[in-house]
Amino acid sequence: MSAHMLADLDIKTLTVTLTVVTLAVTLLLALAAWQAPAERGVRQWALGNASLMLGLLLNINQDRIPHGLSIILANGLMTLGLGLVWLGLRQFRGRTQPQWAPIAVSLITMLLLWVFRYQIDNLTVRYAISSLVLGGFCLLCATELLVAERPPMRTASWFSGIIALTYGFILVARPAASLTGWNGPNDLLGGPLQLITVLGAMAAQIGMACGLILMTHYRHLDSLRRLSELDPLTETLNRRSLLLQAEQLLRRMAASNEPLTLIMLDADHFKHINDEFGHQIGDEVLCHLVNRVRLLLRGRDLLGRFGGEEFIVVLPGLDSVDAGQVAERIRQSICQHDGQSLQRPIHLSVSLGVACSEHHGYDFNTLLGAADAALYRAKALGRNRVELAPGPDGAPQEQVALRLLSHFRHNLDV
Ligand SMILES: Nc1nc2c(ncn2[C@@H]2O[C@H](COP(=O)(O)OP(=O)(O)OP(=O)(O)O)[C@@H](O)[C@H]2O)c(=O)[nH]1
Repeated sequence: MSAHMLADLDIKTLTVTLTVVTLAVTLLLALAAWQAPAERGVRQWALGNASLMLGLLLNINQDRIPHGLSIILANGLMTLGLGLVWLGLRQFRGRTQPQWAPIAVSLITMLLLWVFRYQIDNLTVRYAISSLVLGGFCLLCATELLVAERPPMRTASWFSGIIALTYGFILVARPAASLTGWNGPNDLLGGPLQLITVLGAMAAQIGMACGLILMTHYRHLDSLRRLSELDPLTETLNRRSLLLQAEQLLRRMAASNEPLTLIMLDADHFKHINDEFGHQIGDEVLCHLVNRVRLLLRGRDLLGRFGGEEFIVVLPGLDSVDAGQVAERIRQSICQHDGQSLQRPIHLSVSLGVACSEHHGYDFNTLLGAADAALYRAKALGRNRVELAPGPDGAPQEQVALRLLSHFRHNLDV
């Protein structure tokens, strides 16, 4: 946009357009809040924009209504509006919300504006106060948005964050720019600075609202993904997504000719735990078990709930010897930490069956069958032990060693 075109734009019309844009954004956010009442933060965003819009409406009527309303109350409402947007962002992230902060800042702003209108009438100071307070809230919003996130949430959050940062910077720099004479001979409420502020506010309103709506959209997508992929109690993969992800992994490992091991893990005498302590404690024990297993896994390993108290671990890149050691570590870790994170200590042990691609190939069901047979043997041999599924040529050396080791540990632990 050339300087001539900028000069042709009329501030009043632009401010009315900005008010209409803010009304549209308010309705959009109110609709989003109404449709997803459980979504954190969206209600504050809608309320914040409503407050901003009221402030703008009062502000554009400076020659028709008293300054107490068109300057003081108007700026108070705009400050409260941006403060509510900031609170909404904090709520969206599940952070504490100092509810009093926007109200307090808004009241202090109104008090200062009252002093510099009715006690000492000074437009420059009023201009600086409102610019710094509104700019400050924009920058606070930017700090809530420009945070580490996983894509695609990061795209939406950073998009809004960059807009909030840019507009916050424009507002904060506004008083300094006007003092250095950058605004030309115009008074503070005219000239290119004011045009940039109003045009910037319009772009910021539209951009921020799109970003915020995208953020709620990605949050919904993520909850849907979690609902469809994870077991609701333990938050491990459910059976369907475990199968899908394991098959992908198996294909990759087969293509690169790397080993992969599947471990089937089952809690011992879990029925006793339920019978003795109740189903709710039984649930806690299952979560405790999963937490202990998770501590021993790497980022690309898979952990899924196969059913009831039975879990599956998939370890890409590990052969039977290494995976046998991981299984043994899992067994020890669960056996040695009798529910320290539980309300009362409950002795828990697990049995594990291990099947590796080097003996059973890269078919998920074949590996599963072999691990299941090994688990069955571990149960039959006294529980709280690791059993390695033998290869086609019978029991390999390492299985004998593992069995002896597991026997030894079993005698010590149980
Ligand atoms: N609390 C709780 N219990 C569950 C859940 N899913 C399955 N169970 C219980 O787990 C128990 C499994 O019992 P069994 O199959 O007899 O196995 P076990 O008692 O662990 O005996 P072994 O496996 O032979 O050592 C049953 O009592 C199920 O009700 C769950 O999500 N929460």
